[in-house]
Amino acid sequence: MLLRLEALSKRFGRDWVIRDLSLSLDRGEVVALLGPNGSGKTTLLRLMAGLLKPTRGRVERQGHALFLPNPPAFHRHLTAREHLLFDLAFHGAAGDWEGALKRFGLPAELPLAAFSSGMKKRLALARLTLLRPDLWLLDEPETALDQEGRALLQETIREARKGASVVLATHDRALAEAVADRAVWLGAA
Ligand SMILES: Nc1ncnc2c1ncn2[C@@H]1O[C@H](COP(=O)(O)OP(=O)(O)OP(=O)(O)O)[C@@H](O)[C@H]1O
Repeated sequence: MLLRLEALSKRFGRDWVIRDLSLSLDRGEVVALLGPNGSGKTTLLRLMAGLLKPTRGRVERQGHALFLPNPPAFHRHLTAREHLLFDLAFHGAAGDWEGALKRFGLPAELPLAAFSSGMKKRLALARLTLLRPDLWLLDEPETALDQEGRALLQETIREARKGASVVLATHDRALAEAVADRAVWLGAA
C-alpha cells in the first residue's frame, strides 16, 4: 500500500469540498480524478501530497510523493540544465538529465522564463522521470501539451507505473481511459 485515505474530508470555510472519501492505492496502480471545475481534484491531490491538512479523516502515505501543479512552478532565471541539476542534487538523486531533455525535446541552455507553457509541462515530466517518486500526483498533466507531448505523457505514465503509483486529475476522458485502472468522480461544489 502506497497511499490510503480514510474517511477524508476537507472544508474551506462553510463549504465541504471533499466528503468522507476512502481510497487505497497499491504500487503499479493508476487512478484518475475526474469532475467539473471546482469539484475538488486539486484539493484532493494536495491532501494526498501532505500540502493541505484534512479537516477530518486521515491520509497515510509511504515512500516519496511528488506533486506536479498546473501550471508547474520553476525558477525563471535558471536554464533547464541548471534546474534539473539543482533538483537532482536537492533530492540526492543521480540521473541522465541530458537524455531526459533530449527525450522531451527541450533545450538545455535556455532560461525557463523563455519556455512556453507546453515546454514547461514537458520539463516537469522530464524532472519526474529523473526523480522517480513512488507516488506521482499529477494535476492536469495534459494541459498545454501538443499531440506529441500527450503521447510522451502517456508513455511516461505507463513507465512510471512499473515501479510507482500515479494519481492524475484530468478533464481528458480519453487520457483517463487510456492510462488509468480506475477513476474517482468528484461531484460539483
Ligand atoms: N485555499 C482555498 N481556500 C478556499 N477555498 C478553496 C481553496 N482551495 C480551493 N478552494 C475551493 O475548493 C473548491 C475545489 O477547488 P479545486 O481547485 O480543488 O477544484 P478542481 O476540481 O481542481 O477544479 P479545476 O477543474 O477548475 O482545476 C473550489 O470551490 C475552490 O474555490
